Amino acid sequence: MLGFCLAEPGDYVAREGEPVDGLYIILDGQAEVSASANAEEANRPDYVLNKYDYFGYGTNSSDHQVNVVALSKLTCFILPNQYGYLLQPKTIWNAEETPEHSLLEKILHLEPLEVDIFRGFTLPEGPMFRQVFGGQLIGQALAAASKTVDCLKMVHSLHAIFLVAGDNNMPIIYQVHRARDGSSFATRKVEAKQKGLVIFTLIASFQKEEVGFEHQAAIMPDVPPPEQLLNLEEIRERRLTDPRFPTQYRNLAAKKKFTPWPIEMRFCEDSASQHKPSLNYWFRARGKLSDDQALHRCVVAYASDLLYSGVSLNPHREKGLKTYSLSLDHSIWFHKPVKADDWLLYVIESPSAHGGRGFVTGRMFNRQGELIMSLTQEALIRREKTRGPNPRPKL
Ligand SMILES: CCCCC/C=C\C/C=C\C/C=C\C/C=C\CCCC(=O)SCCNC(=O)CCNC(=O)[C@H](O)C(C)(C)COP(=O)(O)OP(=O)(O)OC[C@H]1O[C@@H](n2cnc3c(N)ncnc32)[C@H](O)[C@@H]1OP(=O)(O)O
Repeated sequence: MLGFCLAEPGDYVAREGEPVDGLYIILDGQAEVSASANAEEANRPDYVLNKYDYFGYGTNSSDHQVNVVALSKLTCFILPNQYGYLLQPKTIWNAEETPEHSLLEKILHLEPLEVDIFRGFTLPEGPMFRQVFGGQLIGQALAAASKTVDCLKMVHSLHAIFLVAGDNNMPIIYQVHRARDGSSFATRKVEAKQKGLVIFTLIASFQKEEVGFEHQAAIMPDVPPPEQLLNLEEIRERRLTDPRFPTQYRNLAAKKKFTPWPIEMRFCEDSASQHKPSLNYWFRARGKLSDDQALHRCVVAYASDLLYSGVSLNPHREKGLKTYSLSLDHSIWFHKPVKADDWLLYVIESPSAHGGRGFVTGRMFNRQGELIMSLTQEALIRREKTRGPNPRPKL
């Protein structure tokens, strides 16, 4: 049976250690989540739940991990555990194993561990670099933040800093701090941790839909449509068979393990323009994405770090150059709703490289020429250091 819970100020609505009997949604009033008394939890701040916040069902634990105490007269709607399946719609982050579903939903899937704490993984099927891919940290952290925000509010900006290179072989814990819940805006801070160390932080701001002033000064460059262009895999295939490349290079490239990225990209310029500090390409998610704007924003956030800061290295590319490059920070402004499984044009420019840092700006347009997002990033860009034990090349 569905039910309601009415509580007076000071009443316990949930007690730590008691079984979770359902999902509680606050319809009226305020409640406080109080930190448990045990040592490990003692440093967690208390926080306040407001109208439409919820607790209970949905965490991995069958017992409440915290106390929830009414701060005012409180009315909660209770959805008992047996109706929990109603909360598992064919939507964001349910990682359904259906073949037509995009791998990206699986990559962005997070396990809820506790209130506002989630666990994410680096999947072997996804793109792998020597450290956890920056876009994965941004996408998963944004997914964690989005799960704690009233679903009427959508992310409109995020700012991320990469502190420490993440380990691909270890889960990542995302802890969300509810910085503010206003009536129009909400702010979340997310810390991503491995081995107890903060490796990444994100601040994201969410806003309820609003009607206001409108203009767009940015004009989409005149580029060929994606249907006329080659994707990354086709470019690679061509390079493997192009007789203009040395046989040794082609054999080496063919032996390299190659996993197609979950993002399809089509480049608007040919390799002759690779020295320009700019790049235009179309991209879209591979496979079907659930119809959930929050998911689509996480997917483009993920994709936005794949081929981005490398553009600041373009003017410096030369034969034999080995580079060491890492995203340092990343900001995104979402201007309009985005459809990540439809083509978006990523227009990237690098106005400056200086002091070991490359700066890039990005704009994303939909096929109708609407400016959907603006982005900036700074990355560490260095020549790769020769490692001690590695023999230096003999001339
Ligand atoms: C036609 C058009 C075609 C277009 C192109 C087509 C195809 C392209 C195909 C493929 C492209 C492929 C890949 C691109 C895709 C994706 C890019 C993804 C980007 C990322 O996903 S990026 C991950 C996120 N971002 C982070 O994860 C940063 C976390 N943050 C930190 O990591 C620290 O915050 C740091 C390091 C910034 C400051 O830390 P710090 O203050 O301690 O800095 P420090 O300088 O001391 O370096 C410390 C240690 O870094 C190593 N190190 C430094 N410099 C080095 C060098 N030059 N060579 C070798 N190793 C070096 C050494 O290990 C050194 O340690 P040691 O000195 O002891 O050796």
